[in-house]
Amino acid sequence: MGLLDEARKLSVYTAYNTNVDAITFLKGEIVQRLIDEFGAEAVRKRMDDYPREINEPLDFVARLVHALKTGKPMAVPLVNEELHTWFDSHFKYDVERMGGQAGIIANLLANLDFRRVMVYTPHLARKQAEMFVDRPNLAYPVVEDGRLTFKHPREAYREGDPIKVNRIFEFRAGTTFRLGDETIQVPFSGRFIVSARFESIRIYTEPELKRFLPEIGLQVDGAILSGYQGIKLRYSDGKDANHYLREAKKDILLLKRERDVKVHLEFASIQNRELRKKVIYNLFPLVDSVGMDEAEIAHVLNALGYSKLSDRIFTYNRIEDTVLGGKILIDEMNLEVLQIHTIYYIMYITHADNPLSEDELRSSLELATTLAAARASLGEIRSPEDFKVGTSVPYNERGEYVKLRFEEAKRRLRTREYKVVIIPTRLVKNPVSTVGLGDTISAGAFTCYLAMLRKKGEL
Ligand SMILES: Nc1ncnc2c1ncn2[C@@H]1O[C@H](COP(=O)(O)OP(=O)(O)O)[C@@H](O)[C@H]1O
Ligand SMILES: O=P(O)(O)OC[C@H]1O[C@](O)(CO)[C@@H](O)[C@@H]1O
Ligand SMILES: [Mg+2]
Repeated sequence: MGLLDEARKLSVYTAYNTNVDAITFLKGEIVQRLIDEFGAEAVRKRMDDYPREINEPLDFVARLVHALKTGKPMAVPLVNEELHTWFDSHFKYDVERMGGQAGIIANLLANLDFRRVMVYTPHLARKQAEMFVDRPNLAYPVVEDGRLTFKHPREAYREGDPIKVNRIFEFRAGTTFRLGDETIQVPFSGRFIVSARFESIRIYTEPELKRFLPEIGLQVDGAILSGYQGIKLRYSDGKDANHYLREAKKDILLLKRERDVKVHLEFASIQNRELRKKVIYNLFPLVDSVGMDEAEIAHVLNALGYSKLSDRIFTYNRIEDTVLGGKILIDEMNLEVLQIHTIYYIMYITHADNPLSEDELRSSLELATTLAAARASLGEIRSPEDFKVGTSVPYNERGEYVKLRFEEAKRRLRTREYKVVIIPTRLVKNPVSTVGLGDTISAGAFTCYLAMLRKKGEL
């Protein structure tokens, strides 16, 4: 509890993405019905085509079945707005909740009683605003009469702002269905995200607010930014990804202008390789810390040209490969810290001159997985006390194996120029849901990292 108490003294800014997550819990029969509707052959053929966007229902079914077969956390953009009707006719969504890294992290940190949580999202419809928790430490920046003020997000909504609904399909290990003559059993629990990507949703800071970013930077101890995966290569009004990424770079520099506030970027799946490359090359060099999952590090390495290593990580998720990939990424992008969360383990890698010791880095990961375990058990973390629930969740059954493999990897790879720590995850057998657990891990790890830096006078 000690470390969390330290972290709670911090103030954090988070932007940009929020949405409504409409969650469906998949059962074998639901998947079977979908496959039968389109025919196993057609689904298989489309799986081979591997569509990177969802334009029609079969694209969705193919990518969903692929995700279920591998058990990997994946997200695919939905670009055809009309498909919402098809989704509505095929699935009942009984759970609707806050989605998007910025929204999830804001609610989490506010509920954990952080000193101050400032959240900014460019689209704040009333329904979206009401998904923020009712906490006095949660604030949304508003410019009034040329001055920066703060309101609770519920008081800051704008009538007429667009609302973004993502469809989340939660799947569980063991779920079984047939694809023609093949029986598929889902190997790991996780989520498949259908991310709405429409023209009206843009990732940016409104011009009036932008000039106050240095002031916001002065008021916080750290910033957690995400949502860049929502940028589109081109828009019908002539704007493009280069435009939005240039603005995104300015935002980071403005936040850091008056004080070198530490910035964490939470990475998320970007199907389009060109866009993925742009986000990596434009933004990674400007931030201090990056977090991502195993599918994402594989995709990032692929975009950087390491396709064999990428394939190995995606297929086998071996520790040695992840450490190697982490070394490459932290060197090429000159990151201060890189955090990778996977189903069985979480890793932190820094350069050897990082002010924190390996034990300290490890303790921030311990806290992170405990927070995630608490959220997986409860569905939501509503107060600092909920953290305790996570402490009674055991480490996953491969915990000892993870440690062994990590020691082996350290012996084989040159790691002297780095600090590398790995911990096994605390894995909840029957999670209420899994979407957002990675965001929980990253928010926990990064804020503890900041808290320890601060204690050492390094912040
Ligand atoms: N049942 C579970 N109990 C505890 N932690 C889990 C469970 N399932 C997944 N996790 C953790 O959550 C992480 C998911 O992160 P990620 O794929 O980034 O999800 P999201 O982007 O939806 O937050 C996994 O890497 C794992 O560490
Ligand atoms: O890429 P998008 O559409 O912003 O969505 C991000 C998705 O990732 C999550 O934030 C989980 O990490 C979901 O809540 C959300 O649906
Ligand atoms: Mg994630």
